Amino acid sequence: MSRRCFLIVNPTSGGYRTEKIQRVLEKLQTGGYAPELLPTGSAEDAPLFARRICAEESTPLILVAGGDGTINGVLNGLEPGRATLAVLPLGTSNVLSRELKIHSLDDAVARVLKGESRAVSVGELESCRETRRFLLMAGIGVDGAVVEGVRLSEKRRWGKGAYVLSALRHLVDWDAQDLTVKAAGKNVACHGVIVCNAAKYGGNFLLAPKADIFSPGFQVLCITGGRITYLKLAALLASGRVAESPDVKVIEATELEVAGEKAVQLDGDPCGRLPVKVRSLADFCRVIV
Ligand SMILES: Nc1ncnc2c1ncn2[C@@H]1O[C@H](COP(=O)(O)OP(=O)(O)OP(=O)(O)O)[C@@H](O)[C@H]1O
Repeated sequence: MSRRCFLIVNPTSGGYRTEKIQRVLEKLQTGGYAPELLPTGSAEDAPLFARRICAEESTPLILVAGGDGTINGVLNGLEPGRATLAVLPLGTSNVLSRELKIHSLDDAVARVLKGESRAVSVGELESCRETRRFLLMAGIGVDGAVVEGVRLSEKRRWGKGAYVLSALRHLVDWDAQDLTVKAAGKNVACHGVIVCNAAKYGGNFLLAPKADIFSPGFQVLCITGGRITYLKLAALLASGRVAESPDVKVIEATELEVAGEKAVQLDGDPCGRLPVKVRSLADFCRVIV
């Protein structure tokens, strides 16, 4: 008998093509799976689908064809400790699939058919408006403002270049205020923070070498300085040495509080403003590796 699985697809993600989904469905069926296709009609659908699936199945296998934003949406509809996620990279940046060293859509499907999975830890961010989970990172300050400032039309046209355009706008319209991070018994005043649950950032850039989705806790990068510092850090990103910079204080923590006035982004999508509390949720779900 074929094994049931669910294929949540974002038809608006950067790498989406109908033929690609057709090929995925055929490969899954040939490999002994009975996939239920669930195309999203809006950003709200991914968590709704995940909630419905978890209500129907005790240990569902959910394939997510899209980018990091859609994976984040699904993550936010899951029941803890029950689902296995598979990442089918169809997004613009595909940071999680790079973290998992998935080379292509075909590679991702081959891994589903092989069936090997590992438990992952995720982050949970609580603000006064909502509580949301993230798999990759929570970026606060410049990072949050740049994501908030990305225009959809530019993302469709320029892909990752839209983030560079937004960053340039933010450099002109600079916010010099500091924020405060309380973590691991320390209080740090700094300009921006990136709470890393995963090692990579924005694609293939190594940002937090000790952060690992397979073990609980974060590497928290607290950035001090102004515009010139961020330009220097952008240059260091290419060589994977941001965490070694004297302008970056690195804290390892499983929970933290951040106070201030700044914008927040989770896994590449905007998520309101400070203040927030963040904690690590161990073994929240499994992912196909
Ligand atoms: N049908 C839809 N219509 C509009 N937005 C959607 C739809 N489905 C999902 N979304 C939202 O679109 C946003 C971007 O999607 P997604 O992350 O899949 O693609 P991407 O932006 O191309 O890739 P990446 O995040 O890897 O750069 C996400 O926040 C997601 O929740």
